[in-house]
Amino acid sequence: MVDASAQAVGKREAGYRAADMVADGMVVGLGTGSTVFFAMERLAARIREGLVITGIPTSFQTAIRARGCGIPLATLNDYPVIDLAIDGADQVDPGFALIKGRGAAQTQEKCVAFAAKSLVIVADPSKLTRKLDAVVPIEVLSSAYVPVIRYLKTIGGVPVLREGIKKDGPVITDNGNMVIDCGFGTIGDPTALDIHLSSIPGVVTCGLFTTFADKTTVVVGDSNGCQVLSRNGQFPL
Ligand SMILES: O=C[C@H](O)[C@H](O)[C@H](O)COP(=O)(O)O
Repeated sequence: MVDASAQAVGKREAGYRAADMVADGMVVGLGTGSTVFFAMERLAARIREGLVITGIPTSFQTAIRARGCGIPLATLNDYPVIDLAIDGADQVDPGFALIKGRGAAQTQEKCVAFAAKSLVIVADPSKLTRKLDAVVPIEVLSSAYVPVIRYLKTIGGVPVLREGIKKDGPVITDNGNMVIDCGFGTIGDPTALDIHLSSIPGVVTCGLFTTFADKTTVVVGDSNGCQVLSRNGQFPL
């Protein structure tokens, strides 16, 4: 059972530490979700003290929050090279393969991670796992969700079309597409599955992030503070 208030403290610790890694003048990728929210809170405080940055948001939610707290924004097309991106994750393994997309933002997050010189993943300990086994969110063209679901079943997946909350029918992403959450049990080879899913016609982006590990740092926060993890280094699990 996860203690929600302890989890929030950990998220704040991680978010604040990542925000303190940002230097003056940087172009900063702003991921999506509750942990990145704390990083933006800290960045906003630093901006009020004189820090100058340009933020590249990965979702409507992030753009709205960033505007609300005074973080200047631009687009990935304006700044195709990002100095540092801060993002959350749903699961992180010791080799820094990730599952992302609980908030259906994985497509823009993946574009920003690709463009970033370094990627800082902020997480609480509940996100760490020896083996990825969460459902993989898959953004899919609405015109092709049926054949994609059909195909996912043939490769052993358990796909479910994501439904909205406070909205009848399927979730529609910021990019106008649908999302399939697909279970695969324990994922033996995340890189192979990432490549496979990404190659299915109709799939826009899958939530497996397996190609950014070399430039990734993971910051894990809990009520005692933060640990900054290196790939295949000490993994507190
Ligand atoms: O689409 C959502 C993103 O991939 C989030 O970064 C991820 O789900 C983690 O979110 P949170 O920090 O709220 O747990």
